[in-house]
Amino acid sequence: MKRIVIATQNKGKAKDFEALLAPLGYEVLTLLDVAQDMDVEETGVTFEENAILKAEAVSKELNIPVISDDSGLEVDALNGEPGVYSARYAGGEKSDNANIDKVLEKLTGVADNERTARFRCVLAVAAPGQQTQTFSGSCEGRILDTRRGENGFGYDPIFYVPSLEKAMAELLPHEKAAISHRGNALRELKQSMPNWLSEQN
Ligand SMILES: O=c1[nH]c(=O)c2ncn([C@@H]3O[C@H](COP(=O)(O)OP(=O)(O)OP(=O)(O)O)[C@@H](O)[C@H]3O)c2[nH]1
Ligand SMILES: [Mg+2]
Repeated sequence: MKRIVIATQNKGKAKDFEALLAPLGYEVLTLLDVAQDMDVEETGVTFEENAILKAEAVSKELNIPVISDDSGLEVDALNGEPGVYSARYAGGEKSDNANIDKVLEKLTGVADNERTARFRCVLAVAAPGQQTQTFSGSCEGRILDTRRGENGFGYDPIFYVPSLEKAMAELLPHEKAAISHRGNALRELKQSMPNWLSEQN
């Protein structure tokens, strides 16, 4: 089986990438498998900057090609928050539950049709001696007022996907892969660099 390293510490992202890449014959490895102690500081103010920081640091350290993922939720009624700060929106230790509570609290009293939001994902592809490239994807939806579903990670339980009439966390992994920001970004990558994935081993 071919292997690909995703420069992430996030197990939820790893599962998303497995759903996307296993059908193409890849085993997905993450920093949790290959470089447990590598935690790249995300000092950028855009998804793109942070994705490039993570991919280049890890590719340089391990001397191999990697893909990184910087992503987050933008809620229109909150002027695009939590945005690039999605992972630690509630402050302190990373907590999906606390982050969801904060979004729900801030949206108290906001009507359904004003709860529009999107997930964004930027993937950066870095390889030794090559120019880093980025690809982006998004997924439009609405913020629910209570949690629904047990799958996925992050804000998935409160993100409603109108086209499927389900919360993201109610989707099976392959269903999320078909419509998600991460899936859309990976499809962009595949389209622009059709040989890159097949050259990995
Ligand atoms: O419900 C969700 N479904 C998703 O599909 C999704 N994708 C991103 N997010 C949120 O955005 C943060 C990323 O921040 P982020 O890109 O810095 O990643 P991270 O810090 O979790 O891991 P790493 O890849 O940096 O190691 C995550 O923690 C989540 O809160 C998502 N939430
Ligand atoms: Mg991060």
